[in-house]
Formats: sequence, structure tokens, C-alpha cells
Amino acid sequence: MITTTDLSKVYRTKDRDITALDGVNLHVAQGEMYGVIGQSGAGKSSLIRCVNLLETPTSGSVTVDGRELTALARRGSRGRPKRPTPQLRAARSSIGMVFQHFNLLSSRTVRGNVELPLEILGLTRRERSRKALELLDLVGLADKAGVHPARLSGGQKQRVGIARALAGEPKVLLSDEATSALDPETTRSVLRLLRDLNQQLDLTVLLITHEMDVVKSVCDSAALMRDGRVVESGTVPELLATPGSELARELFPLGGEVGGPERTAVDITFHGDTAAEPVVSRLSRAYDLDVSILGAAMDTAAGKQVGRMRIELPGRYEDNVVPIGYLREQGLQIEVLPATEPAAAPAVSAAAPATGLAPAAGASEPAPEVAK
Ligand SMILES: Nc1ncnc2c1ncn2[C@@H]1O[C@H](COP(=O)(O)OP(=O)(O)OP(=O)(O)O)[C@@H](O)[C@H]1O
Repeated sequence: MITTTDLSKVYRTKDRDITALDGVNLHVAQGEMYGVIGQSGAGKSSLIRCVNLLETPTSGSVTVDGRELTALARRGSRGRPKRPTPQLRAARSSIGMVFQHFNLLSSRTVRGNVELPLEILGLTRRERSRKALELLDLVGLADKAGVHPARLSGGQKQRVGIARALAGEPKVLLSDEATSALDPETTRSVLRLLRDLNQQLDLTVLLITHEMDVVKSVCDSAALMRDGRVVESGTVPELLATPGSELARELFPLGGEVGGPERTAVDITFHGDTAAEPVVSRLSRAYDLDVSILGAAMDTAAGKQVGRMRIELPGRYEDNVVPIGYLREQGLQIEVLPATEPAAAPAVSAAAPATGLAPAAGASEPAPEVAK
């Protein structure tokens, strides 16, 4: 539904050129909720603004719903569009946008704000009113139609912003840090609303955020951006199945100090109904091993249960090839951590943290050993 190919954006300022996007290739499938995460300055806003051509990319292409928007834009001087072409304007109507600070008009009522894009689309007063009330009902705000934004909570303002974004019946919704200004409870309810709309309307949602919890609670897929590049991307299960994935580590941080070179540390990821713990006790019994559980995390990602566990086996990797093979045979995803020197930091924290959004290691207490 959304494809960017070699997308680059360079801001030319008086003093220097700033490369905000450096060859971004992204593919968001129809009906997907796709989260782009990264630290401040990574290029997330530039990406989302280039997707709907609010910013003109310096090079590369953007295709939304089969239309190459970059080809529809007429370039003006210094890369700025002179004016959107009618074709670009029409294509943009299939893209809704939700902003961090809501961008509501304080002089208009809630209904008046939702009606604004409908006026631009040329609907009659009666049609506008009917449609706006329908949209307000969809976001749970039918009773606030006549109220001005100043009398709404942050979450309610964002719901109005979402209703307004849906006015043109878009196929794609772009969300620029839509929950960053909201408290955790309100964040959860707005994310639930976005997820419901995604499912009810088969809406494709591209959201940018700096919060891993946002990705974890609603996204089917995610990309990690750094210095204008996508450094990792995929569906959440794919990321969890990728050895060494930074996103997987940040989504499900595992704690636990690894004991040293005479120990083998293994990260186990399990999905859905597979539970690791009985497998670990079976392993312990079958191979007469003292298995230590260093850390564990159970959570849901995009509505599916996912768990991770870090265990430690006595002996080097060479001594544990057979038990590790046994774990793999159980259908669990296994990642063996590189051996560490006794005084060295755990391998995971040595490679950590890309986003700095969550601790990668040392977050939880070591659990007792599994009984043999
Ligand atoms: N209009 C602009 N003119 C010049 N430089 C800009 C402009 N917009 C963004 N930049 C620069 O481009 C880089 C990427 O910025 P961008 O806002 O896309 O990142 P971001 O990941 O969204 O960050 P944040 O989370 O802080 O919004 C930064 O170095 C920023 O300073």
C-alpha cells in the first residue's frame, strides 16, 4: 500500500546540507499497522512528511495505493513544490494525517473541525453535517459535536483529529507521534481506537513514534530508523526470529548477567501456545543439567502472545551442542549468546542499545534454578 524506494531528503540550510533521509526503502502492506521508531533526529517526521509529499523528497519515489506521488508532484525551485497538482491533491485525499498536537481550530466546534476537510471536498452543508456526526460517532465523541476544543481533554482532542483525518475516507492513515502528548491511559485508549479503525475499515496505518510500547501494543510490523536510514524492519514475528535483532531486544528486553566463559547463555523465543518452561525442565531432566533462568519476559505484540527467556547451561558451547539441538527440535527459536570473559559485560548489553528506549539487559532479577 505504501512503498518508498531509495527515498532521500536533504534540507539545504544557509550553513550546511542536512541529510534527514538517506535511501529509505519501506514497504507497508495493505491493512497493516506499521510503526517506525527511532530517536529524536533519526528522520521519522521527514519520512512521514515525504510519504504524503508535505515535504518534497530530494530523490527516490513514494507510491501510495498504486499511485506514484513523486511523479504527480511538480517540482518548484530548490525542490519545493510550486503548488500541488490536481492529481497530487486527488491522490492525497486517500491519505489521512493525525498530528501530535492535534492542530484543531479553536474557533470551530468539534463538528466544525471535522467538517473542514468536507468543505474542501465540496460536500453540501447537510452532507457535511451527516458525515461529521457519523465520524464523531465512530471515534466515540458523538455527544461532543457542539463543544469547542478548549473544553476537551487531550485524548478527546486526538479523537477529533482522527475523525477529521478520516473525513476523506482515506485508505491510509499517517500518524505523527499521535500519542506523545497524552498520558499512558489515554495513549492506550487512542491506540485501541487506531487498532479498531485499522481492523473495521481495513485502514493501513503508518505511525511514527519514539515509544517502544506503542509499537509493541498495536503494530504488526516495525522499522527502526537511525541517521536517516532504516536499519531493521519486518513483521514483529520476523523481527523476533532474527538473531541479534535490536528491535526484538528492545521489544522484549531480557535481563541477566551471563556467568563467564565456562557457561553457555541461550535466548529462547516462543510464540503463541508454545511455552518454554516445561521444555526447559524437560531439558534439565533429559540431560541432567543445572539450567539457570537468567531472565524472562512474557508479553503480547499485535495481540499475539510472545515470550522470551534467557537461560544458562554449564560448560562451553561445544559441550552443549546436543541440548541446544534438543531445544531447536522443540520448535523454539534459539539464539546462543557469544561467550564472555568472566569480567566482561553480557554480550547483549555490549551490543546494546540502539534506540536507548529500553534497557537491553540487567532489567530483571535472576530467577532460581530449575529443579531437576
Ligand atoms: N525543515 C528543516 N530544515 C532543516 N533541517 C531539518 C528540517 N526538518 C528536519 N531537519 C533535520 O533533519 C533531521 C531529521 O529530523 P526529523 O524531524 O525528521 O527527525 P525525527 O526522527 O522525526 O526527530 P523528532 O522525533 O525529534 O521529531 C534532523 O537533523 C533535523 O534537525
